[in-house]
Amino acid sequence: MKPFATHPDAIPADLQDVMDRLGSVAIEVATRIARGGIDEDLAGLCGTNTDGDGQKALDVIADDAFRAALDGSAVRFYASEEQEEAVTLNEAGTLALAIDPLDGSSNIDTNLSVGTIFAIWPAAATAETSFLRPGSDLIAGGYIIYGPQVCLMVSFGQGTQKYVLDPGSRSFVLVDRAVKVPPTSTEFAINASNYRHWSKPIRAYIDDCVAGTEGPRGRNFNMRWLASLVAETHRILARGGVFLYPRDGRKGYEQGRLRYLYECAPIAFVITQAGGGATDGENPILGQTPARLHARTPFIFGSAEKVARITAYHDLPEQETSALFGNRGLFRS
Ligand SMILES: O=P(O)(O)OC[C@H]1O[C@](O)(COP(=O)(O)O)[C@@H](O)[C@@H]1O
Ligand SMILES: [Mg+2]
Ligand SMILES: [Mg+2]
Repeated sequence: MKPFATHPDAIPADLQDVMDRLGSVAIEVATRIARGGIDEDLAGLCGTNTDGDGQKALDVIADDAFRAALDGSAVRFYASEEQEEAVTLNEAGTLALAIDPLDGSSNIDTNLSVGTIFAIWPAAATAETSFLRPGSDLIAGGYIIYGPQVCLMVSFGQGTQKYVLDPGSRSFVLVDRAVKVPPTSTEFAINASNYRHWSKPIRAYIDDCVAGTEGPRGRNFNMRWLASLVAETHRILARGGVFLYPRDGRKGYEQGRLRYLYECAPIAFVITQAGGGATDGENPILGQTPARLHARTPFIFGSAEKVARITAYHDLPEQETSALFGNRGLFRS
């Protein structure tokens, strides 16, 4: 059975085989997640990855499965969150694929949505020159969300497509060829437990949201935090809003938490192709070039108007971001 129902022209011909391989593994991973706890413990700790993050069994299972399935495909270089170095899969391949095999792994044991994020560039002469380049060179970026519904969201540079897994036929069905991020919303997502570590512009923006009708924004907002980037992205594609994982004052968080190659670049690609915005707070994510495979970047994305507003907070003079919200007049709306 093909993992994608037939939809002429939706997937570029030169990427069809790789997408089929990714889709097939995603269906297997989804099945395994659904059976978690019956004959295996998917949340069990089983090691540490290059960044010192604890690896769960499912992190390793997913990485092994995607890597094995892409062996012998057009993927020349494979870079994974779970591997220190990029792996050469096929010397004759024309593509470079970066992957977060299992995103949101702190949620595995809670039965909340987790996912897989992938990014595809044309392969260059070496793994380094293939991956250490701007996100704007991507030819495909997307994610699979393993939730109550399994969905695959992908852009090949001409809009963002949405596929839903039909559990009956075990194939992804295209339900929207041009997903759009709603232009605005009253929801923001940030891990507010880090408030004391944030920079002044981020504190000022969140202070003004939290102040609601009594603050300069003059309206109430709602907060969400799922600790699963794919699930936050999926909500924003459905309902709008903004996600922030800024840099902060903790050791190791000088560039935030999220990794450029296999988290921020592909999510920024999907979001901007759906009409949203994606920055590091000041500059577009897709214009950046990572310095190393596992480089991190502050990441802010969502409804374009909100992302632009957060950038504007970074341009405020120091006395404005230090002011109590009641005195911050510039952003009355
Ligand atoms: O626990 P924190 O600091 O709120 O971080 C949550 C973030 O970490 C992540 O789980 C990192 O991804 P991994 O699970 O792939 O390491 C994101 O999905 C999520 O946005
Ligand atoms: Mg991740
Ligand atoms: Mg991961």
